[in-house]
Amino acid sequence: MSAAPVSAAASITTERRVSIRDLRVRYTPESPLVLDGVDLDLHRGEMVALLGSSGSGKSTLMKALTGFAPITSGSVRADEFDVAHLGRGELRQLRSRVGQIFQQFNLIGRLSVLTNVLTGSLYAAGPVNMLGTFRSADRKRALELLDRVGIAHKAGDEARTLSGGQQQRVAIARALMQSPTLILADEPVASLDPTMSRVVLELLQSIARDEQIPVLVSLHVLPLALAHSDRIIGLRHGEIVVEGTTGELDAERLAPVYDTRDGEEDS
Ligand SMILES: Nc1ncnc2c1ncn2[C@@H]1O[C@H](COP(=O)(O)OP(=O)(O)OP(=O)(O)O)[C@@H](O)[C@H]1O
Repeated sequence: MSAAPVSAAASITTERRVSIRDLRVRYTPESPLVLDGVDLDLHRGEMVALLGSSGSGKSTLMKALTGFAPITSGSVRADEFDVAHLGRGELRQLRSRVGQIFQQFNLIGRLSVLTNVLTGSLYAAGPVNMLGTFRSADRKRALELLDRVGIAHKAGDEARTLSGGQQQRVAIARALMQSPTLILADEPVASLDPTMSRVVLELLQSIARDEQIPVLVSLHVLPLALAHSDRIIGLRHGEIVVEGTTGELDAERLAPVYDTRDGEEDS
């Protein structure tokens, strides 16, 4: 996708990695629209926070980017892929380039931290390597990434013995092992205490800058979004109701995202 850098100081460029236009999603023909006319661009180097009440469509928006949610109408471009029209091979290729971080970390608990990180390389390597051993270059890279996220000293430990914050950093190292062109983090700090939440979000923001990729992160805690993202998107009933840079927004301007005056049960 296109264009030249505008903000070298902030390391955020105008180069789009994701472009969503008039996206509508419904899961079944009978069910209501979960996303209703969403337009969104994500640029290299930026961390974008997705806010919205439970059920507003945050996870669905992320799933639409990797072909896990049905695109009822509109267009979704991620990297060079037109997500609505991908064959199985292209879909696999797209998913191999998208690092995904989840609330529950999704590590294999009885395997070592290092092996968990190495599994990130399997996506790209395909079925042959899945059966074989990891290359020494991959092991070296996995150790470097563990060092980067601050837990190289845990490389040999079983993943299940780590704290939540440490496990999430393993998951981030695993995502980096994919050399991702985009990271999607779906409520990555919902299970973490406030201090560890900040550590993880700072890490994700630095990755966006250093790797020059977009990071889209869904959050439930407004102050965390304001403190640790470059831009905020507010979803309500499947529509973007607020959008702006963190410098432009505050709690009052973001109120429409959580407005319950129409009687909705928001969380
Ligand atoms: N696979 C599915 N099939 C049918 N409906 C679904 C499916 N996944 C999600 N939905 C519905 O889509 C709506 C949006 O769900 P989604 O998980 O995207 O919201 P969310 O904003 O991520 O919520 P939360 O903050 O609770 O995770 C909900 O009404 C949900 O029930």
